[in-house]
Parts: sequence; structure tokens; C-alpha cells
Amino acid sequence: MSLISVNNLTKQFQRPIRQEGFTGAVKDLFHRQYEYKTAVNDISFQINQGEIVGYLGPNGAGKSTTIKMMVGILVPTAGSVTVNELIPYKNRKIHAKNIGVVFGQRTQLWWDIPVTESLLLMKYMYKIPNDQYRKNIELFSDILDLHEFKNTAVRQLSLGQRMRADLCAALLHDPKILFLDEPTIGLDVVVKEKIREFIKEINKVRQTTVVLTTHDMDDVEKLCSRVIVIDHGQIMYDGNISHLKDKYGSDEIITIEPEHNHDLISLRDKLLSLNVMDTKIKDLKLQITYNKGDINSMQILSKIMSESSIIDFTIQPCEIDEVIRRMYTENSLKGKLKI
Ligand SMILES: Nc1ncnc2c1ncn2[C@@H]1O[C@H](COP(=O)(O)OP(=O)(O)OP(=O)(O)O)[C@@H](O)[C@H]1O
Repeated sequence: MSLISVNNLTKQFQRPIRQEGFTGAVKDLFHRQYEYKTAVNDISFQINQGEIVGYLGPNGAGKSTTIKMMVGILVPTAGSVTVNELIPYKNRKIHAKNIGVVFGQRTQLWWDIPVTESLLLMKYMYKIPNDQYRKNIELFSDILDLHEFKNTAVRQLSLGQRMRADLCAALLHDPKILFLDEPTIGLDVVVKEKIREFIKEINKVRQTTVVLTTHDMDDVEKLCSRVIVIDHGQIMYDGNISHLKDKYGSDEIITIEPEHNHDLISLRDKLLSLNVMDTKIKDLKLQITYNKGDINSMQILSKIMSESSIIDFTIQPCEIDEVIRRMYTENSLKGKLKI
């Protein structure tokens, strides 16, 4: 049975429409009008234990709203969500023991007290046994390098330090599921890498299920075996990344640096006989864009090497953010996408 089960889930928000001017404000007092925004629209998916799932979508797609329903902060308008056989908003106390939550923009730690004391408070709140607490603090402090700032008040931490402390706090009680909303937002590359390593390790060693929203495509490529893509509250794609790349990112670019600059133009002309998409000369290099379904890199390289000697070449696959961008573009051009 799935650990997380979302079925025909919908969330609609009601927002007051404010009329302009003084008379509008008076009218509002007596007859307030509302508009309705469907943030999540009839979505369904299942997540099994041990999966790391990227929940992706553009701004305003409905990601945080879905996470908030899975966490139990929001009550669905229609449909259902169960997490570890519990209905989150109805069983908030027991549910809290099964989940860890990190919202990148906010902290669950106490602002004015040192990190260690904040973590101790979490121990008492979750009634974590001494042994488990000590073991986890040791392990997490090592992987996340908490030692250097453990005695600093949370409000004095850098964003990266605070995020590491928040991750530790979210996992102290050994939750089965970790919900991460933009865990690497605003962090430098070194801290991002540390956090990704930590998430991977926890998932591997403890089989912790991870649901992650992010706009950082490196997070997705390095962490997620599966992605769910949502747009305008509806699911556009649910599957693995390689399938998504095959569908929207089957082009690659080979960049060639010939030994002699004067070969560039004649080489480009020779390539016209091959089934490539585009050729471009840039910074004394030849860039060839091709579709992997039409021709492969070896065919292109052998043609080039038979015509000229080269100093260097690189093959650049289509990046995942470009893949997702194309998916959104196709969706907005065609209306709803069929996968
Ligand atoms: N409490 C609320 N009241 C009214 N509308 C809301 C509320 N929360 C979210 N919305 C609206 O619902 C839609 C989805 O918002 P949500 O925060 O889930 O998007 P998101 O995919 O997480 O976006 P982002 O990547 O920008 O965080 C947006 O149009 C947003 O304005």
C-alpha cells in the first residue's frame, strides 16, 4: 500500500473582491463579493516508501498548497489525501510524529535561543528518547557540520546554517516522510551540495520518503528518481526524468574546436549533408545541434574527423530546466497536455 495517497484532491481559496474608492469600500461593508481561485484541481498520485519525489511547477502552480494539505495545515475542498493511513488535517498530532517539514523561507526553530537549545526543545516536544536523540544529534551534526554554530542564536545564523539546523530539527524524531519546500533556495553551491548529500544519505540509510518542491533543477537531477509536474493546479507529468528528457529534451549540442580556424566554414557546409538541426560558429568553435532520434554523436564526429583535425570537442545534453520549460510552453500553447 502507498505511503501517500492523493485522490482527486482539490483546493479552492475564497478571496474578497475589493471595490474601488470610498463608495466601493462602503458597498463592501454591506455586500462583500468573493472570487474563487482553484489552486489544486482534481489531482491524484501515489507515493511509496523510500521514494524521493520532486514536485515541480512554475510560480503559483499549486505546489505549496498540495504540500500544505499533505502536512495537514490546509483542509481539502474536495477529494482526499492520506499519509501513512492518516488523514493529515484530522489527525494532526499523530501525523506530526510521522513527518518532518522544512519550508525554505521559514524556520521552525526558536529565533532567540542557541541552536542546541532549540533542538533540545524539539526533543521534549516530540518526546524523543535520550538514546535516539544522542545518536541523531551526533550523526546529523557530523554530516551537516552543525558544530561550528551550535551555540549561536538562530537569528544570528546565515541562511545556509539555519537551513542545516532546520533539517536536523525536522529529522530528530525519525519521521517516515520528509516534506521539503524549496530546501536550497538562496544557498551557495557548497551548502546546496551538503544538503543534497544529507537528503540522499537519510533516504538511503533510513528509507525516509522525501517529497521536495524546488525551482533548482540541480536538486531534481541529483536527488529525484521521479518527478510530478503541476501547472495551473493540474498534473502535467508523473514519471521518471529520463522519460521526460526523451520526450522534450532529445536534442544535444556538440561543440567542436578545429585545429585550424579556416576549417570552420567548410566544416559547417559539409555538415549540411547530415540530418542535424542547426549549426553555428561561435568563439572560433562549431556548435552542432542535433536530435538523438535522427543521428548520433559518433556519426557526426566521424564525419568531422574525416574532414579535419580537431583539438577538442564536448557533448552537452539538453538541461532538465530546458526540458521543463519546453513542457510548460507546449502546455500553454496546446491547453492541457496529454502524456
Ligand atoms: N491562502 C490563500 N488564499 C488565496 N489564494 C491563495 C492562497 N494560497 C495560495 N493561493 C493561490 O493559489 C495558487 C497556488 O499557490 P501555491 O502557493 O500553491 O503555488 P506554488 O506552486 O507553491 O508557487 P511558488 O512556486 O511561487 O511558491 C496561487 O495562485 C496563489 O495565489
